[in-house]
Amino acid sequence: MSVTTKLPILEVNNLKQYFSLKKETLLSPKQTVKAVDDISFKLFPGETLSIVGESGCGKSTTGRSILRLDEPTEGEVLFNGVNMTSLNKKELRNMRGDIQVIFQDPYASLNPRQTIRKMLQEAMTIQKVMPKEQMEARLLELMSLVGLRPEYLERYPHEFSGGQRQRIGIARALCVNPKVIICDEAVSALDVSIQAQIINLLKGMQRDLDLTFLFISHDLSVVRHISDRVIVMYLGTIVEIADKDSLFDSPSHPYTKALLSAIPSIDEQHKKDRIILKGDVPSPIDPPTGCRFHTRCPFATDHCKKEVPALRSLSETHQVACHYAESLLNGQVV
Ligand SMILES: Nc1ncnc2c1ncn2[C@@H]1O[C@H](COP(=O)(O)OP(=O)(O)OP(=O)(O)O)[C@@H](O)[C@H]1O
Repeated sequence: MSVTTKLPILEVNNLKQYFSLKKETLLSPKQTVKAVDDISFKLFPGETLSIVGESGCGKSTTGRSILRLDEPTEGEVLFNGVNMTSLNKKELRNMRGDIQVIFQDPYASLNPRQTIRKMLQEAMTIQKVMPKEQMEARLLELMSLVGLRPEYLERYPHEFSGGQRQRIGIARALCVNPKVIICDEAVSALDVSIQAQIINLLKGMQRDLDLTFLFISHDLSVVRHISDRVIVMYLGTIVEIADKDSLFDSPSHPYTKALLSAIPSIDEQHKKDRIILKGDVPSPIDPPTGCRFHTRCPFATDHCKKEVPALRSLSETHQVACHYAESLLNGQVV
């Protein structure tokens, strides 16, 4: 799919999400977690854009900030050109119908005391999706869309398996006719075979209902399967954005290369090629200066310690934020 000819459905500009940990006193300075620190990207209609990166790099916070479940510290999120960050509560509630979220643990987000019917009816009523008389037909349609039997409408969440609960989570997201779905580790808790079923369900829905996905996952095998484009995050920043094939076939950022080399493989050569990064991910409370990855990067120079690398285009569909990658492109030594 060519994404460059379309206008974005969602645009994230210079988004920051800082969490204050404690009040400042004379003895203890205020601590701030820079969970997401100045990220920008575009999501185009009909695509699946994934966000990958190790635990704690800011993937979920990005999703939550887009939805304003956590109020962004700075930056803007445009949905079809409308700035969501400046909407009042009512306007935001109306727009939430357009952007839905599916979480990792569907059980935690389902009310254990509500039947599936009640839960879906309530969601449709809040968003004023349709008159009551039309709801019954829509409920049956939704159950069919997500591959569940109509009689399951009368059941409670605890009566379902993990995969079935995720189907219910998907039905709940779909019932308000969204345009964008943020899938936050939506298949991570499921067995591999059930994962495949849910991914196929999502792909089919995308095709049939013209949906756009922001797919948050730490699982690169799943991301490779489902994505059109991929964003790689490290310590609250974007280090690489590329179409799926470029990212997996010719990753440019040393961090992306290390991440990809860690995908389990039965290939002996691949096992030997594994790149082991030195040290741990630094704290987002006091992230490294310059390039945040420099403390673990095998190619880091003094320049990397001082200057934050900007995202530069390697091609129309591939951008990287790395002084070393840029120097290779320019045929220079940093
Ligand atoms: N409400 C909060 N208050 C303080 N710190 C937070 C809050 N939410 C997230 N963080 C911190 O922000 C950073 C990014 O967290 P986030 O959950 O977005 O990462 P992630 O990439 O989604 O990782 P995971 O897959 O483990 O959830 C982490 O250091 C996390 O501890």
